[in-house]
Amino acid sequence: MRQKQPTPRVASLPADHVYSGQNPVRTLGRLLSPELPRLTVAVVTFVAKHSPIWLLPLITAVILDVVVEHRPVSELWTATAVLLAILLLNFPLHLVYVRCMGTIVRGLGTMLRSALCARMQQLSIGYHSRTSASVLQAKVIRDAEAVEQMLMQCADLGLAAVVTLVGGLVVIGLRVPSFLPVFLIVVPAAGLLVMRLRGRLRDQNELFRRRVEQLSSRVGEMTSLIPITRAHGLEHAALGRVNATLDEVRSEGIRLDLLNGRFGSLAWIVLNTLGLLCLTGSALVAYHGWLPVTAGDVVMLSGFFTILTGSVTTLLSLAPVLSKGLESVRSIGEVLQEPDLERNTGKEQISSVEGRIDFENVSFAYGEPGAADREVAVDRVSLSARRGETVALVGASGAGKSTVLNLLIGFIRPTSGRILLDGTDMARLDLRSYRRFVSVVPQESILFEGTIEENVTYGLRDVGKDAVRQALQDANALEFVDSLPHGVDTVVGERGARLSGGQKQRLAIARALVRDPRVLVLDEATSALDNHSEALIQQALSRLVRGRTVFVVAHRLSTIQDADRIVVMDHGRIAEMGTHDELIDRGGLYARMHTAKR
Ligand SMILES: Nc1ncnc2c1ncn2[C@@H]1O[C@H](COP(=O)(O)OP(=O)(O)OP(=O)(O)O)[C@@H](O)[C@H]1O
Repeated sequence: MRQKQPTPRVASLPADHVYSGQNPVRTLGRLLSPELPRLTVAVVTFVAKHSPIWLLPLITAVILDVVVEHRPVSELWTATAVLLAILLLNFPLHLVYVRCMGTIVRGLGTMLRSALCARMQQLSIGYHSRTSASVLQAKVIRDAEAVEQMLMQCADLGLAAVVTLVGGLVVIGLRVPSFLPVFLIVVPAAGLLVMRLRGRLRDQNELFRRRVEQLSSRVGEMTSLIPITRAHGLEHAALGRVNATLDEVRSEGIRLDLLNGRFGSLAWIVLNTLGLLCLTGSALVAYHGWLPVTAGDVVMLSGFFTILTGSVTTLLSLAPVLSKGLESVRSIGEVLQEPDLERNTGKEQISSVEGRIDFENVSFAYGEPGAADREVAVDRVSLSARRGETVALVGASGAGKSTVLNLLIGFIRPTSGRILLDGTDMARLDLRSYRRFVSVVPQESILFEGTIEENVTYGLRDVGKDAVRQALQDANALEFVDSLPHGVDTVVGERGARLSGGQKQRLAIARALVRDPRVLVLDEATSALDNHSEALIQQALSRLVRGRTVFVVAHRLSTIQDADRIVVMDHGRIAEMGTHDELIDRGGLYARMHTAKR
């Protein structure tokens, strides 16, 4: 048996007005503001734990001076004890810092991801049909990660660099103030020089990363095409395409390695030559007595030069991480601030549905109001269904059948006209409460990675085993389910990959049955099944529709001959409406379609 997932502990959703993607820095400030006390603890512990870095050159200088100037040995012990204490304190302080910062950053990442998922559930189906699922997925996974990385690196590296720079300059200012102006000019200049050399590397790294991404999409393309490739004996061609990209990645990689070697070494030489110049320069100053500088100060200044230059380069290297992170804050804002929501709050909740549906002169056009390419998909449609009636929609591809179903589910709202549920305008209803009484059996049955039982009871709580078995039985699915190794506990693959098309459809019917809906929306599958499968499904469907208001899009006229009303659609309008016999007698569009299909 698979374990039920525990309810995750997710930080509360940031209020939408807090988010302003156009102003990422302010947005981050607002999102982090509830964490200010924890952030303060993190910064204070970081400064304390990081102090050895800038105290080390100072204490080395003190120890050296004890030796060179034969000062009392007690100074040596004091300096050593101070440094040792600071070093040992690093462990608990580091743990406190990691806990505080980790809690803040992971919490923020989780909050953003959860807010994105929640927003996706609120956004209209129109938005989802315009936006690719992988784009949304990238926002939840990669953009949230980029924000986390930015915060973590700014905290770890940025804070370290700032603390080192400030601490180092304060120590120099106190001990050898005459050297402070030199450091203030030379250190940033050296940092910039080193960064310029590394800049070339960044461009090349970026180029290489893109090549690798190209390779990954090539491999993805190759794997998805494997059945077609193999069926046509095109293995050689497919491998050729991948190998060409692999070759490019290889030569790009070698070029990058060489460049890394060249510029890495150059940057190292520049940094250390400047450090050497600093050492010799300060030694000369001390040697000739031009300024009051001790031997210890010479070593300290040389140590500080390398550390401080390193800090400047670290700060400069954070720029791309920062811009990527801020860009991701903006990108997440595109979803969190998207106004195309399904608005339900404050609307009437319903606790029961009888199942009477009336379309009153309903029209619908896709696209923005006033747009030139606006297309009327449903044009002044009026039709009614009483409880227990089946309305079948037929017509050519693009005639508007799916649009009528989407209007019925409330995925889209009429551009004009009204849809009434049991006499109430659906525009006044909280659609989420209405949809508890609706079941949809889509054209392509969608199953998720989970057991058959979980798939059938999706979203419902406390459905007994008996109810599940009864639904499977009525859907003509029990026999094949029982023959599976673990029965209803058998795990079906993502999108039900391990089941046949007909089996998946019967599970979708069982899912609809278990919900015991009042309104049923069926989009008949277009893919042809063998006669036996077809018969099993028709039998299951006839049990499913009994006593319910049903809207069905039929692609095979044979399946809807018993419908109470057949609506023939043509270019968004109702061309004809009636029972099968009436429409055949009329000899119109339906009769012609019927003859053509035979
Ligand atoms: N999301 C959309 N955005 C813009 N136009 C759309 C959209 N969905 C459908 N249309 C257009 O609306 C019209 C009606 O489409 P609809 O999908 O309702 O037809 P259908 O009868 O269900 O077709 P099929 O049998 O092929 O599914 C078509 O012209 C189609 O191009």
